[in-house]
Amino acid sequence: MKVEITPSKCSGSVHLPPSKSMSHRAIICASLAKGRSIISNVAFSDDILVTIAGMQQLGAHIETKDDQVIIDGGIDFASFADNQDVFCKESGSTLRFFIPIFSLTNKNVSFTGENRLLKRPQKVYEDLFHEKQLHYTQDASCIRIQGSLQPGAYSLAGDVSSQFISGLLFALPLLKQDSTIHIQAPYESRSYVDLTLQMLAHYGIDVVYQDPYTLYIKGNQTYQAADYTIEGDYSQAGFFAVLAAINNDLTITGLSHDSKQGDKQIIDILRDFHVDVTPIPFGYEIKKSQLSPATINLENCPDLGPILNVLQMYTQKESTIINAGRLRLKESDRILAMENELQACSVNYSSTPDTITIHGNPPYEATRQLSGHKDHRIVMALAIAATCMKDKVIIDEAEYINKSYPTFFEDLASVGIEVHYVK
Ligand SMILES: O=C(O)C1=C[C@@H](OP(=O)(O)O)[C@@H](O)[C@H](O)C1
Ligand SMILES: C=C(OP(=O)(O)O)C(=O)O
Repeated sequence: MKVEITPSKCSGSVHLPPSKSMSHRAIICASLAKGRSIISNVAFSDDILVTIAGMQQLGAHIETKDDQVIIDGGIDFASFADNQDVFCKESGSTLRFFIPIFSLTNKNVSFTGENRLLKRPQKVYEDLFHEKQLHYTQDASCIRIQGSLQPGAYSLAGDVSSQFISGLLFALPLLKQDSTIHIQAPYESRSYVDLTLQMLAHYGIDVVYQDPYTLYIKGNQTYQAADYTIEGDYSQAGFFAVLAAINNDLTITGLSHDSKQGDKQIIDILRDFHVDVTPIPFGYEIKKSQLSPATINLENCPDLGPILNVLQMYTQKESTIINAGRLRLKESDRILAMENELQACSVNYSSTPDTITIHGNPPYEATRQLSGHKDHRIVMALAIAATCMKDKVIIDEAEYINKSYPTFFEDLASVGIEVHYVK
């Protein structure tokens, strides 16, 4: 699918979709809890659909009704049939959360996916499984495991993906004895581990930090069924917040001011760039502002990377993002993807393995067509950048928004941006 964006002014208000990260976690915890849990305010993006399907395959009874997921959970791991394939599409969270959980079946399980999923780093689990003498092999099309994780001391790298830590945290409380997870510094995306701890606590699971790099997980715990309403998604808020800052005033709603989402940092980053942001109940009013450059630390908010490049390019003078290296390990190499597309629009963009520097000098003359690099966050970031260019821009592979935000273009059109689907 191709989408054409005509430069146009936004106005009004947009209600953000529910958090994808919180939805994955709530669906998994409720599935592991015996009894009925109702998760409300869920959006059925591709990633969430594969997490639901996987937990059904594991034995949870799950139905969906409007924006609710009704889960009759409690898993009998022993009754899982041997030699099943679990399809994770392109969701890194699903794959990395599932591997430790499905290991508890003690059966041969294969995990498959699409596009770049199996090319993203999985070696942390491979090493860990081998260290514990469990079967783990990977080829181009699947990861195969066999053997249950055992309680004990785990130590893993903190700068590849926090999803490995979260995955272990879902499974280890179900083992007979206590465990610890030591995270080797630097510990990035810690904010996402905090989201996992928040959801585990809601479902009756106790995990504590022994020290800033060591998590202590009591064994023999049981997940308790509980209802949960998913709060709005600050990663997706980033796109509309930056749109407001560069294009025209907008109100964004559906967000919790008390959120633990790391991407809530978008609010502080905008203020660092001198954007006028006013909190209102469940949201913010954001005004188009004279932008001023600042340094951005992406350590706890990697998913904001591509849209922050758009903020940088519309800021006169130079700004730098640091701790950006993990952007290269996502659905695309997000630094390379943005570098290619923005340079094609004459943006002065340079990068190192771990940093991005942009010297903004708007307005920009876009090339006619930009590539979405099969990556939802690249498609959405380019669409926002295109709203303030001199000419119309076509973005290809736009259907990849379905990974996290299927209604993105409808929401963009609802605030006045001219969006056309091109055959
Ligand atoms: O746990 C999560 O929900 C996520 C963790 C982050 O990944 P890393 O920990 O690999 O940075 C983030 O990029 C991803 O979109 C969602
Ligand atoms: C990287 C992302 O998700 P995941 O790691 O779950 O594929 C994302 O949503 O940008």
